[in-house]
Amino acid sequence: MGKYKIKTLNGISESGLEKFGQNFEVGEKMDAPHGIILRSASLHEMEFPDSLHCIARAGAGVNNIPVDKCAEKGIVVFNTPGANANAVKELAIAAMLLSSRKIVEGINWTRSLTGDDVPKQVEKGKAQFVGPEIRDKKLGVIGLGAIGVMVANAAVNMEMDVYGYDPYISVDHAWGLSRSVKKANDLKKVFKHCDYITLHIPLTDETKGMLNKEAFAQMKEGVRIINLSRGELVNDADMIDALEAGIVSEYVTDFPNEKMINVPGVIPVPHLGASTPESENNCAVMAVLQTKDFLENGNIRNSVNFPVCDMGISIVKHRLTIAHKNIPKMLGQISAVLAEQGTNIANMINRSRGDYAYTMVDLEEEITDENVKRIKDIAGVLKVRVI
Ligand SMILES: NC(=O)C1=CN([C@@H]2O[C@H](COP(=O)(O)OP(=O)(O)OC[C@H]3O[C@@H](n4cnc5c(N)ncnc54)[C@H](O)[C@@H]3O)[C@@H](O)[C@H]2O)C=CC1
Ligand SMILES: O=C(O)CCC(=O)C(=O)O
Repeated sequence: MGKYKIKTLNGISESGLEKFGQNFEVGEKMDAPHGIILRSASLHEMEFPDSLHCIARAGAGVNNIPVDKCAEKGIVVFNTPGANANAVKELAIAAMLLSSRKIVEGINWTRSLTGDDVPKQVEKGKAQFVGPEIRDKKLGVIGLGAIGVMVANAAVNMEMDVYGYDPYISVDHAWGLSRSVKKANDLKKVFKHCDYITLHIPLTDETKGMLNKEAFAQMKEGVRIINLSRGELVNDADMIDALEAGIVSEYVTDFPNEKMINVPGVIPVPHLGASTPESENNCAVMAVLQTKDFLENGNIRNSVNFPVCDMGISIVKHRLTIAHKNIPKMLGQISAVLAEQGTNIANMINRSRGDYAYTMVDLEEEITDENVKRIKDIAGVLKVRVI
């Protein structure tokens, strides 16, 4: 029997799960789990048991997880930044080509042909499937994170004229961007000039419905739009109007719904962005290693609601980890409990991120249950673990 229980939702690659090792029990049906690993399943309606310490999204988007509610309960949420970026980049390039060259219509038409003279019919009928090249066309990349940077750079290599928009770009991602990518200071510039627009942003309150009536009204006639990010970034009703009016000529979406699948000009893809063995393995391995290190050593890497905090492998008698609110006097109150017990603190680290903070304390002696309870009872403490 493993010491820690992990509940899996969705298919998680075995090459990742096997890295948990003997200390862990892993399965779809798991009562009182210490960790959850998932892909796109929604956790918004789930009641979280007190046993739960962490949730790992084997992927990038965390809009299927109530991240703030988790933080309030001291549950650390991880994702796997960049682990599936190459898979999405490749699909984004394919999507641009699919939106241009009428490949799907051409294949469907070819499959409908019969008779000995198929080669002749092909040559005669192919004119209906002419579509433009992407070289020298203007591409707007909205969101220059792990995926957006790769798409922008690949498009530069395909000789497109690339505009990037990301008011929150990280220094690392800016370093990775080709110098040929032009900076768009506002969305208006992207909307006005671009022949292709591709979205690589998270779904947040700010980005929901970003492509709406007002945005379409500013776009170049015949623009092709690629959305491999999240369906709700685009207002469907306004997109249908824009397609009917010819403002948008093609819309490739990785998030089809009943309303959109048969609308002329919509190219629906069944959420295949990260569906490659390589990215499924990368995401699973990263999610598992982060979860394992957190449960066994208390270390936090790639969390979306708690700070990075790492004291390496735990080699002391006990390691105490405390998820708490980022408010004054927390460290003083925690150390006071330990001092009263006469416990020597071998090492201690505290990090904060927004409203939340995390403290790790290495102890050379046992800590009594009573003192653990006293720390749990400090106002602002969300979760305490003794490892
Ligand atoms: N179709 C699929 O299977 C997949 C979809 N995704 C989606 O793609 C999104 C992006 O993924 P990554 O590039 O890995 O994430 P990332 O976090 O590396 O990059 C997101 C970028 O968007 C920027 N951003 C945030 N708000 C913005 C705004 N209002 N305007 C412009 N830029 C803004 C951020 O500054 C950041 O640079 C994910 O959140 C997810 O929803 C990700 C992986 C697979
Ligand atoms: O796991 C998947 O197939 C979806 C990946 C995704 O949408 C993401 O990483 O945000």
